[in-house]
Amino acid sequence: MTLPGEEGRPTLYDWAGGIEALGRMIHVFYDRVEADELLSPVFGGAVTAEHRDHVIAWWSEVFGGPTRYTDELGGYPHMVAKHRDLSITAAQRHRFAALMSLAADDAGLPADPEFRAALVGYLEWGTRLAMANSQPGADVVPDAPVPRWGWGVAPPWIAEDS
Ligand code: HEM
Repeated sequence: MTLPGEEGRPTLYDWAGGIEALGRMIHVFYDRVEADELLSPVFGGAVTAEHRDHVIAWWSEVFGGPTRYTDELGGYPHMVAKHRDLSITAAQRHRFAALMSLAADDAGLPADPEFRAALVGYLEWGTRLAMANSQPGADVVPDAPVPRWGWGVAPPWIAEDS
């Protein structure tokens, strides 16, 4: 599926380097989480291989890659249920977003401003939703499609005569 307005552009998934590159980012990220005093307790001190695998599938699908999270891993309702009642604090959310941005550097993801703006845009949106949905008594949307993220207003530059 091509997102409206994104015709002729590569997906963020392909631009990132596919599942290998996103997998590197997620593993580096959770290694950092396990060593982080604010985040480690939220994950019970360790992030399992299964959790890492599922989150790699999530990011791949959001960025326009294979739809395994929807097809095999419970889709959006499963993801939302995992965040309920975690009571994520503003400091934890901010640390989560900061560590993912660092992990993108560590994992050698493309460093062009356009790709990183798209990645951080999704990260900011997703972490704020996760924090809101994690509060006790939150009015959560229980079912929705897995989101699809695109380049938005800053796609890669392609000269008109090329
Ligand atoms: C862009 C933001 C985020 C994304 C894309 C995301 C993605 C996910 C996904 C896909 C799962 C379910 C994995 C599965 O299917 O087993 C999950 C679970 C979880 N997430 Fe997030 N998450 C985000 C933000 C956060 C934040 C900000 C925190 C806490 C600071 C957090 C903590 C957790 C925890 C503790 C679990 C459950 C682990 C378990 O018990 O299995 N997430 N997340």
